[in-house]
Amino acid sequence: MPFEHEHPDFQQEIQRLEFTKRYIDVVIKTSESSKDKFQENMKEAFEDIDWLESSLSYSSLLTNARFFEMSRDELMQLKNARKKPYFARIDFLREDLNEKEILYIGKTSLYSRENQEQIIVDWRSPIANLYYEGRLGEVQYDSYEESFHGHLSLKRQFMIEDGVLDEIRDIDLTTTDELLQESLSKSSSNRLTEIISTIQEEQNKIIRADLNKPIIVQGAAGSGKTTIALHRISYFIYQYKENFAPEQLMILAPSRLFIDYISEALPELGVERVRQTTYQEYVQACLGEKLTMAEDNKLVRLLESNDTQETQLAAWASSIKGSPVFQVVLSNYLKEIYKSFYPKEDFTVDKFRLFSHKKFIQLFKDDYQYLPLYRRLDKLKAVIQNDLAKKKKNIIKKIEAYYDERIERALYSGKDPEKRRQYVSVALDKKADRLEEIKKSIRTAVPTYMKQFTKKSLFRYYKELFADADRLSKMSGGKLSEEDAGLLCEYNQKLFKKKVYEREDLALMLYLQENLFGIPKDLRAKNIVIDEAQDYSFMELLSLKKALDTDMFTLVGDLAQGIHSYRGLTSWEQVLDYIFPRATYTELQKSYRTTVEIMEKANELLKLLPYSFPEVEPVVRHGKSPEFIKRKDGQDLVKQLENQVTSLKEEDYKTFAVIGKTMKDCKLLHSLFEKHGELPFKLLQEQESIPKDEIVIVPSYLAKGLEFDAVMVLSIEEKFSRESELDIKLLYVAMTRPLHRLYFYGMEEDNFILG
Ligand SMILES: Nc1ncnc2c1ncn2[C@@H]1O[C@H](COP(=O)(O)OP(=O)(O)OP(=O)(O)O)[C@@H](O)[C@H]1O
Repeated sequence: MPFEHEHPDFQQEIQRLEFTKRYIDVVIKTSESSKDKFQENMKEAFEDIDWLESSLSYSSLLTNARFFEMSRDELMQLKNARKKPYFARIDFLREDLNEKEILYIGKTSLYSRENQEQIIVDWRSPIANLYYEGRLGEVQYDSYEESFHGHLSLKRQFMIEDGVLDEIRDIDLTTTDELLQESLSKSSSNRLTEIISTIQEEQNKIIRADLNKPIIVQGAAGSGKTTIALHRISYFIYQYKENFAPEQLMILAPSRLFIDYISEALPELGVERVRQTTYQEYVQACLGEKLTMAEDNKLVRLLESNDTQETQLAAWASSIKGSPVFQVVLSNYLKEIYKSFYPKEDFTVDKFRLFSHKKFIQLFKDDYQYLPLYRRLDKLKAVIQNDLAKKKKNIIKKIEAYYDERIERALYSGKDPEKRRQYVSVALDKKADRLEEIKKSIRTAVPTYMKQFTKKSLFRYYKELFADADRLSKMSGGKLSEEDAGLLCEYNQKLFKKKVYEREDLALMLYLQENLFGIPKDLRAKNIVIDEAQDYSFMELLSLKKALDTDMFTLVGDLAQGIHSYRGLTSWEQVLDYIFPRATYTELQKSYRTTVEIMEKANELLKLLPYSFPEVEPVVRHGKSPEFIKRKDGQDLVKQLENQVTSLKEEDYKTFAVIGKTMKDCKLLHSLFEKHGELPFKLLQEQESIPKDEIVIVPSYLAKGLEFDAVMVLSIEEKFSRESELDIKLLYVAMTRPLHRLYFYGMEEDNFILG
C-alpha cells in the first residue's frame, strides 16, 4: 500500500499543514496591509486553536513578533505556495547539535517571524540536498564549504492537493519511488512542469553541480534535460540572489514554439524573468540590426528537394561556415583588418611631431588589446587629443618666441630705421599668419589624422570576406582549397545579392562584431542555458562564448536527435576540448517520458545510426505497444484519426499530436481536416504557441523537445527511409514524443523503417 491514511502521524501532519497555511495567510495579509497589523492578524488566525505545540502556540507567536519586509518576488512565491506549501519532510539529527531538526521542504522558504525557525525550507537550500541524495542513516551535507554530519531518521513525502493533505508516505531512496511513477503516469498538459518533489539522484547532481563551471549534458530523449536545465537556473538564482538578477541569465531555445512550451515551468521555478530567446533573435540584437534571414529552411530542403546538387552545396556551405576552419579564417581576417589600422605616419601638427606612429601601434596592438577595434580607435583618439591639448600652449609659445626673437634682433640691428620698421612690420604680420595657421592646424589635426582609419560597417567587412577566393583560401591557412573557397564565395555572394543572410552567417558576424565593435553590455548574459545544444555548430558556440565573455554555459542536448547535423555537432569532444575546456561532461541514459514498450521500439532505431549510442533505459512504466494502422484516404483518414483521439480521450488522455515527416504531409492533412474535421485541430508553425484541447499537427523537426500523451506518426506522401540518417533521426524524434501511446498511420509498416 503506497500511501496510508492510517499513518500514525497523519493527524499531526494535518495540523502542521493547517498551521503552515494559516501562517502563510497572515504573512501575505500583513505584507499587503501594514506591518503593524501583524500581531492583530496573528491573533485572528490562531484564536480558535489550542493544539499547537508550545513553541508554535499563538501566545508565543505574539511575543517578540517581528515583521520582515518581503520582496515582491518572495510574496508572489508564497502566494503560489499556498496550495502546496511543501512536498517532503526530513528528520535530521546533526552530530554537533542535541536536537533533531524537522524540516519541511517546499518550493520556497518561510521563516518564523518570531524565532527565525524555518517553517518551510527551500528545495534549493543546502540541507534539502539530504532529501534528494541521502539514504536513511548516516549522512552529510555541505553548506558554504562546510560539511555537516548527522543521522537522517525520516524521509516523508506528502501528497497535497489544493491545500488538503491526501496521503503521506515514508520512504528510503532504495525503495522504488512510487511518487515518481505516479507523476509520470499522469497525462501531459502540453506544457513542461517543475519536478522538484521527484528529482532523481543523477538529475540532482547536474542541477547542483558546481555553479562556477560550465556543464555539458548528453541526455537521451525524455531524460529530463530541459527540465533539469530550468531547475539548474532556479538553483543558480537562489544561490546567487545577492549577486545576480534573473535578467542577467539567458535561456537559448530552438524556437518561439519551444519557449511557449517551457513557459509554464518558469514562474513555478521563479525564473520567469530570465531572458528567454532564440539564437537568431539574440544575435540580431547583438548586431543591432534586424536582418532579412533566408526564409528557406535547409533541413526541409534537404528532405524535399529534387535539386540535389544545389541542396548538397547549401548543406556543405553550412557545415564549413560552422566548422573550426572559420575560426582560423576569422582570426587571420581580423589580423589583416587590424594591421590595416596601423598608421605609417606620426601624428604631427605643423612641423611638430607629437605622437610617433610606433607608439600609436603599440597602444593599439598591445595596451588596448582588451577592447574591440573601433573602441581602441576611440580611445586613441582621446589620447592624442589630450596630448595635443597639453602640448598646444608650448607649440604656440615656441612659434611666438621664434618671431619675437627675430623682431628683437631687427630692432637692435644697424639697419636704417625705415628698413627696420618695414622688416618688423613684415615679421609681425608673418607671426600673426603663422599663429593663425598653427591654431587652425591644432583644431583640425586630430580629425585629419583619424581620417586615415576609414570606418566600415560590419556588413561591409562580412561581404569583403567572401570577395576573393584566393584570399579566403589563404586566410584558412590552406584548410580550404582554392576551389572550395571559390564555391563558398560564389555561394555567399548570391545571398548578398538577394540581401539575405542564413543562420550560419550569424555566428561569423557575431564573432566579427565582438572584435570590431563590441557587444552592448546589457546583452551580455552572465550565465547561459542552451537547450538542444547538439544543433549548434562549433562556430556558433565559440562566438557566443566570446561575445558573452564568459564560459558559464549549461549545454544540454542529444546527439541522437541531431537533425541539423549538416551544421550542428556530431560529437561533444570538440566542444569540450576547444570551447569549454573547464566543463564537466555528464550523460543521462534514463528516460522518464515514455513507456518501456515505446522506448524499446525507439531504441531499435538508434542501432541504425552510425554512432555508438548506448540504449536508452526507460523508467519502468508499462503501456500498450506501439501499433501500426493502415491508413485510409481523404475524409476517411480524418475520421480514422478522430476516432483514435476520441477513444484515447475516453481513457483520460488529453494531448494528441499527429507528426508528419515535414510540413508537406502536415499541410496535406491539415487541408483534409479543414474540409472534413469535426474535432478542433491546429497546424503548428515555428512562431506558434501550443494550443490546449486541440489535435496538434506538427512536422517532426518542430516537435523536437515537445511531448504529448499520444502521438500518431503519419505518412501520406512522405516515407521514412532507413538509408537516410536524417530520416532515422527524425523518426526517432517523433517516436520519443509520446508519454503513453504511439501509433504509425501509413500504407505499409515499412514506411516507418521498423516494419
Ligand atoms: N525526476 C522526474 N520526475 C518527474 N518527471 C520527470 C523527471 N524527470 C523528467 N521528467 C519528465 O520527463 C519528461 C521529459 O523531460 P524533458 O522534456 O525535460 O526531457 P528532455 O531530455 O529535454 O527530452 P527531449 O530530448 O525529448 O527534449 C517531462 O515530462 C518531465 O516532466
